[in-house]
Amino acid sequence: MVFTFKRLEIKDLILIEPTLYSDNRGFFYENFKESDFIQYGISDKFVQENFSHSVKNVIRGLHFQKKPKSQAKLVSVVKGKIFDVGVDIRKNSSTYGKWVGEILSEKNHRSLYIPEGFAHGFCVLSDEADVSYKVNNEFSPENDRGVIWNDSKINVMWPIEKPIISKKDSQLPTLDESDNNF
Ligand SMILES: Cc1cn([C@H]2C[C@H](O)[C@@H](COP(=O)(O)OP(=O)(O)O[C@H]3O[C@@H](C)C(=O)[C@@H](O)[C@H]3O)O2)c(=O)[nH]c1=O
Repeated sequence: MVFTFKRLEIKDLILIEPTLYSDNRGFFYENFKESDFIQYGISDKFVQENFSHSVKNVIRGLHFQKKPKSQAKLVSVVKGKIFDVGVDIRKNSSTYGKWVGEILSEKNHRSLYIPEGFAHGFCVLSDEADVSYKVNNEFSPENDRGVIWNDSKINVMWPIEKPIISKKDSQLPTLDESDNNF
């Protein structure tokens, strides 16, 4: 196994650290390997890969797709540094409404696995950040949903002061108001 898998405070969220091979050219690592992930219990079939570029203080989120097009996500950072957040939106979960955040960066090479039933978002801590993530269901605009980034019940402690947010994200409902069916 070339990865270290660590279950976080909400145990379905998993932080993954690859093995780095460094030499005088630079370094190499495997970012995802189906067989190792399956061995650890992550068996989603990833069918789409997304890439976004953002500037410092951007918040994207908190996003999810409704059933039957819900998405598990495997998030990595190619350039820069982000605070990546998963929020449990499974109504019958003991950790419903709770969140976990982790730093992902071009330096720590970590990925965060976010299963279906979670909303996802991140804020950018570096001047710029390039984020790449695989999903196990294709984009479905009619099932695209979100929860407002500053929902007072969820209370994500975003480590930035003046967030830059899209018009769409600034109009998202609270978790209580959202039509989430997890
Ligand atoms: C997410 C997505 C968006 N789009 C289009 C729709 C829109 O015109 C444009 C920008 O979309 P958004 O503003 O929703 O992009 P963004 O705010 O970056 O949305 C993403 O945020 C992070 C936090 C996630 O977890 C993702 O699942 C996704 O929701 O890209 C696609 O064509 N395919 C996709 O898979």
